[in-house]
Amino acid sequence: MENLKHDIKTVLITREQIAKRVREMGQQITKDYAGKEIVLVGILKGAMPFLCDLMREIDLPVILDTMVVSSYGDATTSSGLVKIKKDLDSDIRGRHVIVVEDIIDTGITMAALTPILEKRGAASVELAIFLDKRERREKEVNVKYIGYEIPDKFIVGYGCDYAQKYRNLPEICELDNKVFAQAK
Ligand SMILES: O=P(O)(O)OC[C@H]1O[C@H](OP(=O)(O)OP(=O)(O)O)[C@H](O)[C@@H]1O
Ligand SMILES: Nc1nc2[nH]cnc2c(=O)[nH]1
Repeated sequence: MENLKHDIKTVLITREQIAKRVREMGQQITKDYAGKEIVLVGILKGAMPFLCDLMREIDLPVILDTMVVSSYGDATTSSGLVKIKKDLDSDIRGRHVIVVEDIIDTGITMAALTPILEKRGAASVELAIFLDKRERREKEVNVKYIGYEIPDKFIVGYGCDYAQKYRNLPEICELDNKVFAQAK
C-alpha cells in the first residue's frame, strides 16, 4: 500500500490556503451573526474536516449537529429529492442554522434540503460550502459563504472522496490517472 501522495497529480488548493480561507469565513460568520446563537449542521461525511475547522474560527456560541443525506431523482424535474439517512438531534425551531458542506456541484442536494429545514421553523437557513463547482449547477441555490470556486474537475481531499478514500488528504487535489485506471 503506497502513501497517498503517490496518487496525486496536482495540488489545487494547499493546506495554508485552506486554513486562511476558513479563518476568513469564520470571521465573516462571527460578524454576521453577532449576538446570535448558531446551529451548525454538517452534512456527513464530506463536511467533517471543514466543519471541524470552521467551528473553531467562529467566536460565537455554536450548537453542533449533523445529518446524512443523499440526493436522488431526476434533476430535470422541478424539485430534486433528498433522502435523510440520519436526521438532526436538535430542534431547530427559531434557531439560526448554517448548513456546512464540502462541495456543491449540481446543487440538487442543497436545493432539496434547504426548504426542509426552513419548514421546520428555523429563524434562518444559510449555506457555508467550501468548494463551489458553479459551472455544473442545475438547481439555483443561494450560497452565502463560499470557500473557493473551482473548475469542473474531479477533486479529492479535505473531505472529498474517491470510492470513500482520500478524504483525509489535507489539500484539495486532482488524482493521478493511474488511480482511475487501476479501478477499472
Ligand atoms: O450539488 P450536488 O450535485 O447535489 O452534490 C453535492 C453533494 O455530493 C457530495 O456528497 P456525497 O453524496 O458524495 O456524500 P459524502 O459527503 O459522504 O461524500 C457533497 O458532500 C454534497 O452533499
Ligand atoms: N470527491 C468529489 N465529489 C464530488 N461531488 C461533486 N463533485 C465532486 C468532486 O470533484 N469530487
